[in-house]
Amino acid sequence: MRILGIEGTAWAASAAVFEYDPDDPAPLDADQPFIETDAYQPESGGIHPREAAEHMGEAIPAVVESALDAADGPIDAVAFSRGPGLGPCLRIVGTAARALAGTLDVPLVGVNHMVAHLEIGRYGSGFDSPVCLNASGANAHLLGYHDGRYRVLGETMDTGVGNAIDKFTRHVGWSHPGGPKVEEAAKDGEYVDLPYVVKGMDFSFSGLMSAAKAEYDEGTPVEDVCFSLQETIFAMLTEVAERALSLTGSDELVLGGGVGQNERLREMLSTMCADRGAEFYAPDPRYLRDNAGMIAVLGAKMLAAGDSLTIEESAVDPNFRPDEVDVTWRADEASVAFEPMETAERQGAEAIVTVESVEPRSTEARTQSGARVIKRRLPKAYRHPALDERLRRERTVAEARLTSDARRQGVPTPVVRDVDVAEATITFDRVGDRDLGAALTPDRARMVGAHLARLHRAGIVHGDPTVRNVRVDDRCYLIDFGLGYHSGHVEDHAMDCHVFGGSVRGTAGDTDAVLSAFEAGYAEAGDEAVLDRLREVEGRGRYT
Ligand SMILES: C[C@@H](O)[C@H](NC(=O)OP(=O)(O)OC[C@H]1O[C@@H](n2cnc3c(N)ncnc32)[C@H](O)[C@@H]1O)C(=O)O
Ligand SMILES: Nc1ncnc2c1ncn2[C@@H]1O[C@H](COP(=O)(O)OP(=O)(O)OP(=O)(O)O)[C@@H](O)[C@H]1O
Ligand SMILES: [Fe+2]
Repeated sequence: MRILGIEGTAWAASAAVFEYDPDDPAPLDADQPFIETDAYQPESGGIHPREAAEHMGEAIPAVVESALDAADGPIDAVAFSRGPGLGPCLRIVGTAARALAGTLDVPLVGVNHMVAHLEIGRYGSGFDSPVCLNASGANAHLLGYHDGRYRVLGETMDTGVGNAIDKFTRHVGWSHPGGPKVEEAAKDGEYVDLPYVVKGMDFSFSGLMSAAKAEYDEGTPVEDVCFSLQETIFAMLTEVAERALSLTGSDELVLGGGVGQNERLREMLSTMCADRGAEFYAPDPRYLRDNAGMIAVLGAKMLAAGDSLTIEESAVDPNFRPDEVDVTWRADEASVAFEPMETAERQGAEAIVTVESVEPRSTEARTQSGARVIKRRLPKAYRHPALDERLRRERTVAEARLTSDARRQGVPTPVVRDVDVAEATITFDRVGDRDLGAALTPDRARMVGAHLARLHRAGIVHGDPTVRNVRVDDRCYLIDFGLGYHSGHVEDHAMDCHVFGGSVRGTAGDTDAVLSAFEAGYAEAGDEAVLDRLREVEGRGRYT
């Protein structure tokens, strides 16, 4: 089959033709798919939606014509980006796609742009069920296929990653887009500390960007700010990608989105994957930045699965989220998630955890399960040494302190036997016989809800309460408090609940029963306002 793809969500007026044989998928190369793009370049400032839409109106007919000229025969379907993106741009492109499908008398296929960013990487890599990091202008997500959908394992809590960088370059007076200019300037920069914010697998850029602007205003050389911005932002993205690999047990990562063209980001991801024995694939830059090739490739898979739209169904959606897409072109059983195994040595996202048995004769050291675990936060080669030192030290201190604080509040946690801050090493009693991820039931989820509520009432935030950070036997023990802190804010408490929910949706079955039990457990012991805020956090339109 031969698919025409059209893209025009923001800056790229682009058309492509892709020849697809489901039984013999062709590799991506320089001329397959054929892509023609006409980029919108704002005269000043960032992207103006109305100007960008005018650009689409002018440029789309010409790029479509080039694509049709390059096609080797008749077109079987027209695929277009239905969203997310700028409303005025989407409407112009939607109208063009409908008209063209009508004229050619072929089906119309509506593609989610963010799912296209990840599927092009999956197609190019040949990986079956990877974790996907989408690092684009208006978005930043971690996605994994589970239970028939691409689940959002983590995402930005405020702006997209490219937009955050572009706002900084606007502040210093550089033209759009800022990403490549920051990359260039960073080559001569030195490191200064900037705020680093990850919450489970979610992350936030707003505090970091304000601090970067303030550094610049106070006279820190712009190269140093650019260097440190890259080191900080990309370390955050690499860390959450590693957390997603650890949570799901996957050993495949693909990159998507325009910021993925950045060499330093690719280097960090590739180092992280190599160090944990995972495979990493980043598509060629022509498939990372917005392009119609990725729309045509996913459009072809959708068409092969019989997934097309009537004109009435084909309205565009500026807030189209990737987890709203009904994934028709993949088997329902496929999943990014693997059942965790009990081994003597565990590689988490941050640390190596080894189980040690304790001499039964030493009564003082004897514990219920007769074993200890040693958790070592080894240096991460992907991140700047100064940042690495700081994170390992801060988290070791926080983890030791909060694990004990939580137990004093009556929440089951392992006893801390020894802490070596210089070596970023903690020795705990071994607790539980499995991870919650291997034994998740509504009853256990209810216990976790009650434990979190109790923590929150005492002003403690866990920071990363996933199904891998709870150990179970007949009790549920919370572990891994390294991202924890003290706070009485409803928002921080709601984020903890959100992190738990995301880890369940991304890896478990029977999620509705599990999550309502979790909330019931929380409601019994905690503040209802937190669950109301959770609703708000989950419904929030994040992308500005
Ligand atoms: C919804 C859609 O319109 C939107 N598209 C989009 O953001 O364009 P994309 O091509 O994926 O990414 C553009 C961003 O990518 C950044 N960028 C480009 N080259 C870069 C580089 N070398 N380093 C860092 N950022 C870079 C730009 O600064 C800009 O913010 C999206 O995918 O979120
Ligand atoms: N006290 C403990 N008792 C028993 N098992 C433990 C204990 N601490 C850690 N583990 C095991 O080791 C795994 C990794 O530990 P932990 O989550 O603390 O490391 P991490 O590197 O911070 O992991 P991640 O960030 O991926 O959650 C846990 O999922 C659990 O299976
Ligand atoms: Fe994009």
